[in-house]
This record gives sequence, C-alpha cells and structure tokens, in this order.
Amino acid sequence: MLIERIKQHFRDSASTKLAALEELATPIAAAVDTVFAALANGGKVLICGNGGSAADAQHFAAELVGRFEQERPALPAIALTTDSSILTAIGNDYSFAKIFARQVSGLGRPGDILIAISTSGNSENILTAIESAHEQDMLVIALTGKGGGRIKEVLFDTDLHLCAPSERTARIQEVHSLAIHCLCDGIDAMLLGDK
Ligand SMILES: O=C(CO)[C@@H](O)[C@H](O)[C@H](O)[C@H](O)COP(=O)(O)O
Ligand SMILES: [Zn+2]
Repeated sequence: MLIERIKQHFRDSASTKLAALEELATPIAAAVDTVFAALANGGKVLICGNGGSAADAQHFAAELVGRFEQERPALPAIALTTDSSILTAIGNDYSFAKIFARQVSGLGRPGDILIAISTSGNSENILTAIESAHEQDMLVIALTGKGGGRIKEVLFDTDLHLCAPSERTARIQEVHSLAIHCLCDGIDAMLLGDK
C-alpha cells in the first residue's frame, strides 16, 4: 500500500510537470529575459516565500549568488527569508504581513526584480511584498498555483505570472522547483552562451 502511494506521487508529479511544460515554457522564457535585463542594468533580485517556498527562495538565491551548473560571476540576489533578527523585529513590531514588504522597501530599487513565491497565491505577506515592489518601480515575477489566488489580481500587466497547473501544494512546489532550475539555466545560457 505504501509502495503504491509513493508510485502515485511520482506519477502525479510527472503528469503535473508535463502539463506545466505546455503552460509555463513561454512565461519562464520571458522571466529569464526579464531577470537577465535587470541584472545587465545593474539591478538585483529579491526573493520571498513561506515554508517550503521560503526554502525555494533560498535555493534560488544560492544558485544565483553561488552557481548553478556552470562557472560564472556571482549574481546579486537576496532571499528575504533568512535574517531572523529582521524577521522577528518586523513581525513583532509591525506584523507578520509586513516581514517581506518592509525588506522590499529597504532594499528594493527601481529596476530590481521581486520573485514572489506562493502556492496558494493568497499569503498576506507575499501580497504586501508585491505592493511594496510596485511602489519601488520593481517588476514582479510571481510563482503561484491554484489559479493564482489574490496575487493574480494584484499583478500589473508588466509583471510575469508562472502559475503551476495544480491545486495541490506539494505538486505546485515541485513545479516551482523545476521552474527555478529552468530560470538558472536560462540566465546562464544568456550570460555564457548556449553550452
Ligand atoms: O512546504 C509546505 C507544504 O508542502 C508548507 O511548509 C507550506 O509551504 C506552508 O504551509 C506555507 O505557509 C504555504 O504558503 P503559500 O504557499 O500558500 O503562500
Ligand atoms: Zn513541502
């Protein structure tokens, strides 16, 4: 029984990713162009998410500041999920809804990119981070699922929305992880040529 459950997870994950291939290849390519242009103009990438998506934010930042598969210069990216003093100070003194928004206000500059990750599309602290990014004239790349939730409503036309075609958090996170690796690979390909 356990073996069958595990096999079903693999099947579900594979079929969700195949469905995502059709829907997300074009917006992921647009996201690569957007991030590359921002970096080429001296901008940086700020990334936020909760729970598993906080881990994804850190994973992505690590591959930009460190490296993905190829040797290249360090790229400027910050996961907004890591500084416990900042997170507790903002959470305690303001509210949990502001933990990312206030960091975006402090660190974000026009031309920077906010990568906002939320499987439900409804997390308040991600919605306020997007609002804050818009106030700083930053573009937003949202990674969501479940139809995009409230995030879909607050994005500008100039923003990008990568919505994983699933209602299930785990499957959405698996698509996000794949999308993040595609973004890393695309940025490397643009920087270094298609190796
Ligand atoms: O990783 C998981 C579930 O797979 C959880 O930690 C999950 O990320 C948390 O419940 C988050 O708080 C969900 O937030 P969101 O994706 O809806 O914005
Ligand atoms: Zn998880």
